[in-house]
Amino acid sequence: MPEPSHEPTPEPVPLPDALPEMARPNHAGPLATAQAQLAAAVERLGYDEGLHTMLATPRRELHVAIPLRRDDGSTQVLHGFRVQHNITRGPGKGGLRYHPSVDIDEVRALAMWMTWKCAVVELPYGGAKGGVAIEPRLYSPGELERVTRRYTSEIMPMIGPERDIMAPDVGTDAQTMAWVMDTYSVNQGYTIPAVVTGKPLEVGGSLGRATATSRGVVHCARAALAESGLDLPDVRVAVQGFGKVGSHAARFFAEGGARVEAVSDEFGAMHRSGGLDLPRLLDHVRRTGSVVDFDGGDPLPGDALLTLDVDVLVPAAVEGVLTHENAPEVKARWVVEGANGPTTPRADAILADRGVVVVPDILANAGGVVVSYFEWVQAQQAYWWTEAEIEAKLAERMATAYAAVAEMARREQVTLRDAALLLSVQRVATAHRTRGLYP
Ligand SMILES: NC(=O)c1ccc[n+]([C@@H]2O[C@H](COP(=O)([O-])OP(=O)(O)OC[C@H]3O[C@@H](n4cnc5c(N)ncnc54)[C@H](O)[C@@H]3O)[C@@H](O)[C@H]2O)c1
Repeated sequence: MPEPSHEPTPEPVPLPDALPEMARPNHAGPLATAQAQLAAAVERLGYDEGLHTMLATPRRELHVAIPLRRDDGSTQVLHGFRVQHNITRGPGKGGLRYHPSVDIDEVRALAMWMTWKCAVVELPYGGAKGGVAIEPRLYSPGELERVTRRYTSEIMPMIGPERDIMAPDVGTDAQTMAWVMDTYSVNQGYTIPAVVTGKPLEVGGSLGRATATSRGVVHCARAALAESGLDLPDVRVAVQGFGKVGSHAARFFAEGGARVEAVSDEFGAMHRSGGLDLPRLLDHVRRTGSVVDFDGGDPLPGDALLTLDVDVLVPAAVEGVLTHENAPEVKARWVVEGANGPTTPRADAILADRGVVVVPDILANAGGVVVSYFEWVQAQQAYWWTEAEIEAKLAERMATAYAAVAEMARREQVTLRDAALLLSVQRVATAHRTRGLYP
């Protein structure tokens, strides 16, 4: 995965003097971006320094050492983190990331973004995130199971279906969640599926979870297009990233009648005017592991996909791909962020100036956490819904959230990103004020 590109916001609002050490970014990176975004929202909302500091400071965090017995008999000590940024609206909710770049600042930023994401789609959750600094591809399944179980056991006091609920993220998957669920359950003495979401169906996962983020992306694209009187059959689409989010999103766009003219993965990109044949492409990727060498299109060089002449661009790969360097060349009129943080703050300002509508990550890719919430509700009730019920409820949630954000954008004359942040910060601040301060 390439190093994410983080640039300073165009005119950062100063952080409060009273901000404690645990909320101060140690380096330029995601936490600096997250704090700058919050500061700008707080300034617009006119909140005082005390409330700003509360919103900016993680509620709880844990740094744990994870001694691992390697398959060769040696011992290695890994480092893991769990941060609950905010638990005012409900239990913490957020993924578990296994990646070498994981550090406490990254986890703090991702936890804060989860707070805003859950608030924007009105889930009864706060925001949390976990991570282990590890390159999972260099470890055997047995080693990854031992890391996961020891990490879970170390952070056990913090998690639980009413406290903090984990989900897969970069480098983890449904199997990882099954290990977390099992470790937690064995220690409590009974089976507790609701401690994690994104788990396999056979241990209490939800139908529709695997495709939920992609469906949410397409619902948001549809809602954005509808504001200009357009629908999917009117547009050409390019999707960067052909993994869990991008591949299903491309399929749903095509099924809805859009022409998906380009897709890419880390190995290359394929293009076809008039639209790629998605079922054949998906079959090719299943067989070969990549979109490269697909015989139904032509290869595209480098990052040309991002500046292709299409109507809708869906970055669904990694952070920081739309920068001040390529933003002036983007030809799409809509950017729908499947990935987290694909647009740098400077690129965002350029796209806004050029009239490109950016549907921000905390709204556009929230479908995953919405169906995670449905999974948690089903597990708590021990009663599982049909796929059709889940899809209908997801569509309704996404439409409501999009409408609320668009309304805020119109009222405040700001971008959808600023509006999504204003709306979610306001919801969390209102919850703080309504609950009051104990003691
Ligand atoms: N999976 C979810 O439910 C979910 C939910 C919300 C947000 N996200 C975000 O969506 C993004 C993608 O997640 P995912 O779960 O699909 O991951 P994934 O690992 O399944 O897929 C990532 C894809 O991006 C490709 N890729 C990597 N670097 C690339 C590059 N430089 N250019 C083009 N393609 C590249 C990979 O080859 C792969 O096809 C991440 O930012 C993630 O945080 C995922």
